Amino acid sequence: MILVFGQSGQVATELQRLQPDALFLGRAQADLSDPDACAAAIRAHAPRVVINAAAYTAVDRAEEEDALATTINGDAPAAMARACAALGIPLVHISTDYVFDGSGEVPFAPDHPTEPLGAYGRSKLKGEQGVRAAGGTYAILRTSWVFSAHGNNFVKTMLRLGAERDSLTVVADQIGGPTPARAIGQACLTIAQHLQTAPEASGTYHLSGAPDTSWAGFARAIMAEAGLHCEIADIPTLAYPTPARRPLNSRMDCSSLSVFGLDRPSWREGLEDVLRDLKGNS
Ligand SMILES: NC(=O)C1=CN([C@@H]2O[C@H](COP(=O)(O)OP(=O)(O)OC[C@H]3O[C@@H](n4cnc5c(N)ncnc54)[C@H](OP(=O)(O)O)[C@@H]3O)[C@@H](O)[C@H]2O)C=CC1
Ligand SMILES: Cc1cn([C@H]2C[C@H](O)[C@@H](COP(=O)(O)OP(=O)(O)O[C@H]3O[C@@H](C)C(=O)[C@@H](O)[C@H]3O)O2)c(=O)[nH]c1=O
Ligand SMILES: [Mg+2]
Repeated sequence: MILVFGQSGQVATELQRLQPDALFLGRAQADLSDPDACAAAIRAHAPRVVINAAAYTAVDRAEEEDALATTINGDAPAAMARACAALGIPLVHISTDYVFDGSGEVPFAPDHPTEPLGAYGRSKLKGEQGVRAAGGTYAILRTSWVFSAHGNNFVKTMLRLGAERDSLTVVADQIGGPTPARAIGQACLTIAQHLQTAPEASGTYHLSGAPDTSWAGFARAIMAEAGLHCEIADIPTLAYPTPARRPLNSRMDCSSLSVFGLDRPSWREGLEDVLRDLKGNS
């Protein structure tokens, strides 16, 4: 049995579509603000593999809730990893481009030094360190700019604003890869399968949608694909002040994913799928 932490999130929802017979623990079954309870849940269910798709993802709010974000994103994954190591089962854990400082224009390799700019990135980095330190079989899968038909994400924000407004200003100097949640779910399952027979593949991997673009470029593609007539004007990050600093360079080198036979997904195809999903539901 596959045990998944997360139920209502973007990646967890896609995992439920892909693998309905997995066991999904929502907040009511396992609250990540109680790391010991997460470890106990793993011991109680004795799965063959664990995927952690739950996290504190409110980037700006994390600046004010640093301690809670650190428990959920840092301490809970560490406790999960120790429980998995003790049982000899693999853990697939999802992390983020926000562990990097965003300098330069070269895609970050998985072993590039980390230096988060904000509380969310620091909390996720602590989780990565805890997972590695547990000494078990694991994959840390860093992804970026996740979107889907469910939950809160940039695509849904743009569709809402695009229907209300004739024009929007969007930052054009943050560059990265928008990633369909479904592709992340698929990758988690492939990696989980692989680690059960090849624990030597343990390590840190990158998965982001291709090609790299800016948030403004992504916004224009969303408007065009949805048939919304909303002009997108490029602005610099400086003109869009937020509580948390965000990396300018979120490009990630995903080449080592080939170990699992995986490649960067197309965000355009993912966007078409999501718009189709949303239409079907309305
Ligand atoms: N969203 C993004 O753009 C990116 C996300 N990531 C990472 O990808 C992973 C999946 O993210 P995504 O699917 O977008 O997340 P979402 O923001 O869509 O969902 C987060 C999930 O975590 C759950 N959760 C939050 N706090 C707790 C808690 N205390 N106890 C139990 N569950 C909790 C939420 O449950 P509830 O609904 O009950 O609040 C929700 O199901 C995370 O590790 C995230 O850090 C990486 C890069 C980009
Ligand atoms: C709504 C809006 C946003 N923006 C900017 C703000 C920000 O720089 C960018 C994206 O906005 P978001 O609020 O979606 O960004 P954010 O919540 O920071 O997204 C991040 O979430 C976490 C969980 C991650 O791990 C990251 O990979 C990344 O996806 O767009 C505009 O410029 N104009 C707008 O009208
Ligand atoms: Mg957000």
